Amino acid sequence: MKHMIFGESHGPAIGVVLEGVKPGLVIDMDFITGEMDRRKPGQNDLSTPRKEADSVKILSGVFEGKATGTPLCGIIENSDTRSRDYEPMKVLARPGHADYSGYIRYQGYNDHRGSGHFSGRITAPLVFAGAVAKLVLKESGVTVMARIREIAGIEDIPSRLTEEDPSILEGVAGKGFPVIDDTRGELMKEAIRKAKDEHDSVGGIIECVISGIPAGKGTPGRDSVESVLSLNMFAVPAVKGIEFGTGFDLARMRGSKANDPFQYRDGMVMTTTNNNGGINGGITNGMPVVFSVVIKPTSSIGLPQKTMNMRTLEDSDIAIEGRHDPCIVHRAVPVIEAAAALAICEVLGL
Ligand SMILES: Cc1cc2nc3c(=O)[nH]c(=O)nc-3n(C[C@H](O)[C@H](O)[C@H](O)COP(=O)(O)O)c2cc1C
Ligand SMILES: C=C(O[C@@H]1CC(C(=O)O)=C[C@@H](OP(=O)(O)O)[C@H]1O)C(=O)O
Repeated sequence: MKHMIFGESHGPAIGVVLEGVKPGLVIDMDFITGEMDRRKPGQNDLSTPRKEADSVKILSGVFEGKATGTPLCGIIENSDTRSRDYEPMKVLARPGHADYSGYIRYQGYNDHRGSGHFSGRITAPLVFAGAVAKLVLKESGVTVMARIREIAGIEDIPSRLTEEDPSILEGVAGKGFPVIDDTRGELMKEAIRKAKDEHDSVGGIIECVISGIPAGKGTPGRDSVESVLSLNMFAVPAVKGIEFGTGFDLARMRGSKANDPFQYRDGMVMTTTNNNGGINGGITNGMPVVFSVVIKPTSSIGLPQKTMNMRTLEDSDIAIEGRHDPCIVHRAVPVIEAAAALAICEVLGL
């Protein structure tokens, strides 16, 4: 299954075309709406106040509730646009955002309103595409579950526990603030509110666990399972890092601790630890595939910053007004799951 996302944040609509959806797949709109609701903006004081229904209108590829197998196009109409907020960004580049790089790449023809095609808003069609991918994966017994691992340096329960027993992630998706330990979650929320009051922003880490993939899937080299997942993760705006299993902490471990010992139990090959995140040599080993991504602090902040006028190249000051997420992490949890589901469909040739 392949996908292409289109649209701009303040254009009439954003959407996605999915190619290669299995004919006959039941397109469960209740499930899809639930997934869209997990991401949609304007739900609380921890997120952007922009109000959008984020309901998906299917234009093609579904007949009598089932996929036809021909290109499936879903669109989401934009309604609560406030383009005047973006007048200064016609010439002033927001530090950390894509105003300057996009201006150069598209020779000044890019739609800058609401960050255009660079907006986090384009993750709404990604969540729709991911929901279809999850429906495909469900038929193969594969589940994708993510959680907030850390926000502003405040950590949820350690990753070791989710790596070894992914079932503790069940139910997290249903929470408005998807964390395992709600007490730690409250501290994270406080940190987000504090940053927001100070006209600043915070970032964090999302962990994702994919269960049910048999051993032996994937290809070594550029098409490794790590590569395909990374490719899909870096398509999510604000993702700036990824690690598999124990990831960067492996740098400080010895082989005797980092290696995952094999054992055969109850008719299954498994490992007693999962430091390699279920992947050896770019191929799945049958353990849950575990990875984490870094989400940077939102670049659009109200504090005064130094920048440049893109037309005159003169130094300038900028203090961004308008509606922005003081933290992206909690809203990006379903987005990371969606991108992972699409990646695993690719790995499995679904
Ligand atoms: C769900 C979601 C919401 C986002 N909301 C905002 C926002 O309100 N303001 C902002 O400046 N960036 C936001 N972003 C991030 C920008 O879209 C992103 O930083 C920008 O496109 C530049 O890309 P890069 O950070 O990957 O380099 C959001 C991203 C996601 C995934
Ligand atoms: C609308 C969404 O988030 C938007 C992401 C975003 C950005 O620069 O990424 C900037 C803001 O756009 P606007 O100024 O139009 O309100 C956010 O509200 C969304 O995620 O659905």
